[in-house]
Amino acid sequence: MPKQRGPGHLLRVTVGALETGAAWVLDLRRVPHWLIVGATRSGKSTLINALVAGLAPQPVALVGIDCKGGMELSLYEPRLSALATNREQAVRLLAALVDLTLDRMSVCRAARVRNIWGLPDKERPVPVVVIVDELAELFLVASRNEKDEAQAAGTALIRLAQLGAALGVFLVVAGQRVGSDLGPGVTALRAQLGGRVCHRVADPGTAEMALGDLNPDALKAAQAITPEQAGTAVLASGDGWERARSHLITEAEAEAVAAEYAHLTPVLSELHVEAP
Ligand SMILES: Nc1ncnc2c1ncn2[C@@H]1O[C@H](COP(=O)(O)OP(=O)(O)OP(=O)(O)O)[C@@H](O)[C@H]1O
Repeated sequence: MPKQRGPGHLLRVTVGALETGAAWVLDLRRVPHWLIVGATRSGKSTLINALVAGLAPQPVALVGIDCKGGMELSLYEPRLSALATNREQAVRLLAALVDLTLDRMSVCRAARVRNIWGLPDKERPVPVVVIVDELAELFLVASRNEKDEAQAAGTALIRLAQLGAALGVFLVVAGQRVGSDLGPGVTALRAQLGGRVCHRVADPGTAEMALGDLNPDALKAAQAITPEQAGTAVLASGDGWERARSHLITEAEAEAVAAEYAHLTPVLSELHVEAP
């Protein structure tokens, strides 16, 4: 894996190769928020592994929201500044992230700058990358109480996406099935996640959600990805679309990198929400 050090590379990770052979660089400063979709065994976790492995050596905070009991993201726990493993924790963590973002807004306003990059180096708060694995676990509801939680989570995510880019809070939201059945909040959130990565998906609704609003050709290309092409994805943003394949970074490799850089984990005490 190429090394990515130095300030010029902050929040940029080479996660794979484009079909053209060029590097596939995920640059959060250019496109701050991402929606990553893919059926089971399509390569979603591998892409998140590549992203975490590339961000772990950088001076950034990583925050995990994994309501499948932490099955996916707890691997990286030593390098995470916070991890929520159920919906109740997720709602509180997201609320804390919104508060952190609003605090940063006050700091920027007081300093009369438009974003955290305008602050002097010593005063600039650490960038926070929030990784949400399995959006459906956050949004699917069975009871009234869950409905309130899902709504709160959705509202907080949209708020973070709206405010976060300028204030150094970035969202990477992954899901297997991201369809309109998850509720109206999903379409509103999708609109805020400008970067899209669509692996092979099991249902047309998910590809449509990821790419349908951007480009019909991208949608067709994503629907043509076969199960043998794990790791292959169509990526799209306002700039256009391309086919790419992630580097194969195993869970074990990503876990090892997270442990190696555990000492770089920023302490964000405001995100230490009580476990229920
Ligand atoms: N970029 C890649 N290059 C080569 N093989 C890959 C790549 N990405 C994934 N694979 C293969 O596909 C398998 C499944 O990938 P991965 O675990 O990332 O899928 P997933 O979409 O996260 O599935 P799940 O939702 O079940 O966790 C990997 O174990 C690996 O063998």
